[in-house]
Amino acid sequence: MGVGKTTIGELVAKKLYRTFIDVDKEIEKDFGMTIPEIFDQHGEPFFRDYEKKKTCLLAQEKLKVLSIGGGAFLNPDIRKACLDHCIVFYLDVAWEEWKERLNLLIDSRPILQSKDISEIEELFYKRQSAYAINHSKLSINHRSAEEVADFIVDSLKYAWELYEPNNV
Ligand SMILES: Nc1ncnc2c1ncn2[C@@H]1O[C@H](COP(=O)(O)OP(=O)(O)O)[C@@H](O)[C@H]1O
Ligand SMILES: O=C(O)C1=C[C@@H](OP(=O)(O)O)[C@@H](O)[C@H](O)C1
Ligand SMILES: [Mg+2]
Repeated sequence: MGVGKTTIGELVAKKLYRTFIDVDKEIEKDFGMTIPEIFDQHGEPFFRDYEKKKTCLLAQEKLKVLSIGGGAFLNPDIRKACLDHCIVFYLDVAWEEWKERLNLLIDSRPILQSKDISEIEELFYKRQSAYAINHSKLSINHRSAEEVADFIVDSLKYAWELYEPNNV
C-alpha cells in the first residue's frame, strides 16, 4: 500500500504503449464511490469479496498493465490468478522510507485509519510473506517512480529479447 503501484504502473503502461488498469479505480467506478466510502458504507469484508472477483477477472486481460490493491495479494485466489496470468512485480520498500509517506496516505487508505504507528508497522511486516511470492522483486528505496518504471520496462524488454533473440 502506498509503495507506488498506481503511479509506476501508469508510467510502465505509457512506456510500453499498453492500456493501464488500476483495480481500485475500476472498483470505484463500479460503485460510483471512493474506496474509503465503500469501506465506510459496506465494510471491509464486502470490499475484499468484490476486490477478489474484480482482480481475478482483470488479471486475465491480455497485454495490459494492472495495478492491484496492496491488500489484494494476501488473498490466495488473487495470488493464483495473478501468478497464472500475469508477470507479477513486487515493489519492495523499507519501513523507514515508507513510514515517511504515511501522511500522504492516511486519508485515502481506510486500512491505516484507527491504527497507531506500531500497529501499522506490524501490518507492514505481516504482509511481507505473501508479497514474497512473485515473479520479480525490485527495491524502490531512494528511487523515483520514473526510475522504477524504466527499470521494469528494461527488464521486460531484456526478457523478451532473450525469449525471441532474432526479433530485435
Ligand atoms: N518512487 C516514489 N518515490 C516517492 N514517492 C512516490 C513514489 N512512487 C509513488 N510515490 C507517491 O506515493 C504515494 C502513493 O503512490 P501510489 O502510486 O498511489 O501507490 P499505491 O498504488 O502502491 O498505493 C503518492 O503520493 C505518490 O505520488
Ligand atoms: O493495502 C490495502 O489493504 C489497501 C490498499 C489500497 O490500494 P493501494 O495499495 O493502491 O494503496 C486499497 O486497495 C485499499 O485502501 C486497501
Ligand atoms: Mg494504488
